[in-house]
Amino acid sequence: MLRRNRPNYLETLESAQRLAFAPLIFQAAAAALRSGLLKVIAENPGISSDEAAGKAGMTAYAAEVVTDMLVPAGILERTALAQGEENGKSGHGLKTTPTGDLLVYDEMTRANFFFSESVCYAGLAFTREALAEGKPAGLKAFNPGWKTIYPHLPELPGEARSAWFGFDHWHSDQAYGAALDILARMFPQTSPLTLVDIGGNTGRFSKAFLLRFPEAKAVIADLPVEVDALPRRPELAEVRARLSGVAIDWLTPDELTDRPQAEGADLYWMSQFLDCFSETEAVSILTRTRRAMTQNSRLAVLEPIVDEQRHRAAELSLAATSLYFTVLANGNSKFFNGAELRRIFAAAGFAIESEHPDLGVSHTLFILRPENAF
Ligand SMILES: C[S@@+](CC[C@H](N)C(=O)[O-])C[C@H]1O[C@@H](n2cnc3c(N)ncnc32)[C@H](O)[C@@H]1O
Repeated sequence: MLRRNRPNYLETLESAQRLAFAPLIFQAAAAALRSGLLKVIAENPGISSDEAAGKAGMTAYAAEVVTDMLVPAGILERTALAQGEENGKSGHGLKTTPTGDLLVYDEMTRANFFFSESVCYAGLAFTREALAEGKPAGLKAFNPGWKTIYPHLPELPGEARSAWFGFDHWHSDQAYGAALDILARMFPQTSPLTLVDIGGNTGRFSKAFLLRFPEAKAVIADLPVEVDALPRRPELAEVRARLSGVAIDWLTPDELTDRPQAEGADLYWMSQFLDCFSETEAVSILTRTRRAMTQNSRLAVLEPIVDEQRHRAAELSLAATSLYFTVLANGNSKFFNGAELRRIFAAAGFAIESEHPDLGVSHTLFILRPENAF
């Protein structure tokens, strides 16, 4: 029931309007970022809207309509005019708030923002359809024929492609260093290990692994489109001699065990991978992986756990990314909560050997041992 005499009613009313107009605020911020207007203001506190418009190559009208939105949105603040700008002018200057500064200077905020803008925004108009049908209905904003986003990552339009990889890489990169330190405590650095990097994508983790373990080899198991592109990636040149690929689509009945080069490895690795699948699919993938393992093999799973975060900002980012999975990626997955993921491991016949929470911003590393008979 609506009660106007509640404490802080006006603040509550403002926060509800912030939500009601969220897409408009978001697009104003996107325009200010993409045009460089926000950076101009961040670098010149107290600048007038007109002068900022000139420096960012916008009309005075465009800058005014955008900055008028960003002030009540908490991204800009009005100030006295900067020195040198007062001559004969009345009015106010502009400066960025701490939130505005994060948008301009903070890598994580920018990776998240541009992902929302370029990958998610248009497709989110189909959220209700995606929720009702369990299909990524928002993909039709890119191409009505796409069934999931993964085989089409290389075909995304330029800004969306760099935003997708920027987002994925920023979040996984933060945790890779800490995860490699843990692996280095498990395996001597000089051992001739074999790694199977499941969902290895562009080879970023495999490369870091091979540089840390100079005697190791790595096999990337991913969709054909990713595996086929590996030989053309110049950034992998340094480790190419020790890196190979194996194409697999886990949503077909294929077994990893059909691929001898992926069998009996020392270490299997899944980073930000199981969250691309429903619980049933994840159990099936893990069970098939277990069958390719020996009793001495280990599986390392790196995942952000939605209900085990230290910070509200991380929980919010993960919950939002789950909605991306629903509307744009596959229609049926989300970041798992801790109980779900541990249940999935057990159902697939794995025992948890160790858990390492709080790696990077929001990840947990699980080291798993195959438990069931071979
Ligand atoms: C979110 S990315 C994770 C990339 C990387 N492991 C990381 O940590 O950043 C998920 C990866 O799973 C792969 N993938 C998605 N669906 C797949 C499927 N059905 N079969 C095989 N690989 C799949 C994608 O191609 C992509 O490389």
